[in-house]
Amino acid sequence: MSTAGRTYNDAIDALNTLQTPHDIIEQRRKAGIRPDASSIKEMKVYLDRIGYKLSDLTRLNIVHVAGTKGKGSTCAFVDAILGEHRRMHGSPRKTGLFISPHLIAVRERIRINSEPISEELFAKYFFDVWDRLEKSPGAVDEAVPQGSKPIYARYLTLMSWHVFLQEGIDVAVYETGIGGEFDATNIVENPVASGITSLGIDHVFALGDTVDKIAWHKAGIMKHGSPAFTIHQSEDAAVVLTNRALEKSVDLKVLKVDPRLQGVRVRPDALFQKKNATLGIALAETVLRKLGSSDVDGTSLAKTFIDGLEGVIFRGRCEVKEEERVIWHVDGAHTADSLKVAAKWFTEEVDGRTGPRALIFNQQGRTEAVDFLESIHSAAKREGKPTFDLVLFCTNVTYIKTGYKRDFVNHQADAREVHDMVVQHRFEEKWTAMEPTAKVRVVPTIEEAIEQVRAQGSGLDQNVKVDALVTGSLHLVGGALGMLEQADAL
Ligand SMILES: Nc1ncnc2c1ncn2[C@@H]1O[C@H](COP(=O)(O)OP(=O)(O)OP(=O)(O)O)[C@@H](O)[C@H]1O
Ligand SMILES: [Mg+2]
Ligand SMILES: [Mg+2]
Repeated sequence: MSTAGRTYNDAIDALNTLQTPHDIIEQRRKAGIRPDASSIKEMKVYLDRIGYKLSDLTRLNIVHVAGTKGKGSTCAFVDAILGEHRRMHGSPRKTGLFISPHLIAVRERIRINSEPISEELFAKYFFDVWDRLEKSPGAVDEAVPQGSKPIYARYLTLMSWHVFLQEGIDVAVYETGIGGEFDATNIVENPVASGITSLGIDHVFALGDTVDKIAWHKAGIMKHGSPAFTIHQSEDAAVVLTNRALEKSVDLKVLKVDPRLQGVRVRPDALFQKKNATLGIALAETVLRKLGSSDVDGTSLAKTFIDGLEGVIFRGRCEVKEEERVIWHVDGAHTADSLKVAAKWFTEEVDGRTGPRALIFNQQGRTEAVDFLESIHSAAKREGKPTFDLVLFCTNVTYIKTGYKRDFVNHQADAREVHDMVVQHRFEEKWTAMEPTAKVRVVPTIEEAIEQVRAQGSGLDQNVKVDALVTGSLHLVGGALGMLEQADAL
């Protein structure tokens, strides 16, 4: 890999070489190779090779969040509260946020004071890490060959520590990638607090096919000596969390929806978001108490908290964008539970409106995704009318002419399947089986799907607009938002 150029685009090209190719993923799957403790060992070796000790991470005052759904949202709440506190009281001076996935640009995953780091800063730190790994003599370690690099998500995790330590971050909020126990973020030994969001079924191959197996992984982020928080979970998940907390002698608090949220305008106004906000409050309180803030008295919510919770902007989640002929409802839900939530949100938003409805859906990687359509269908169903007047299944390929935007190149998907739109035809079949008269189309790119919805709107009366729901994948949602806004990063 030539890294002669040192621009942001060069960094993204180099980063994309660290994606595990589709055929290797398949081989590993067939061989039953699942994440295990070796990833943690490997990350510790890499941290050492780029010049840091594990204890350096303690300086970052890390808030660590795992869960099946609501991780990013919970992290965003914590980050927003800390941001308000900084504006009002000057502390923490600088906050870091590490989240995944990205919507438009990879650099959205590493944020300072809530903003994605700049292309310049990303490129600089990306190649610092690259060079350090190449040049490090490294200890002779067969599992981690000299000069090697961690895979994509792990590389970004490693790089985030370098960024945050170099930039003098006071508090860093970390979202786990997959699971918890063996996730790259989990080398952190002394988080200020850990939070576990709603547990459900996802990443079945890596984590297991039942909620209790999944809970075991997520519980792996709880650390002895650090407080941990979660919200009300299903019985089987709760048992595992409680037992793991006991094993680790962790004081795990199970929170009811915070009564202080009464009157606080959390968006969307839905139970799941109040649970995320509840967790966000508890995590922010723990950090701010450690920093000696006077805004944490436990009785009422300080203005910094309310402003943070109300002002948080979390792109690609329950977003409404209105243009001349179309009202876009955009949500990156991609599990059965969260799609139910998203479809219900859409239905409530458009309640009483008479314009045509359109759905743009894709979910490339999850084999169970065909069944997700049932969640959407049952939540959005209408009496005497089609659920959606136009149903479009597209791939996550961004543009008609130029294909993927660089930040979306995906070697992990089966290129043949994408080309032949195999899953999209499966979705078409499923939707048609549920609703034989529906107008369903399969289109190769996000751009074409957007064009078709706009075309649907162009013939309408002045005061009528198409209500479109775009959902099923954050890649799809990111691509769509990027196109609707012509933005570089969100
Ligand atoms: N607590 C929750 N329970 C169920 N669904 C939720 C919850 N929080 C958020 N969602 C839904 O899931 C979508 C994604 O939320 P978010 O990005 O916060 O989750 P995440 O855990 O970071 O997901 P990912 O695994 O993609 O990183 C939201 O748009 C919303 O529809
Ligand atoms: Mg996930
Ligand atoms: Mg996320």
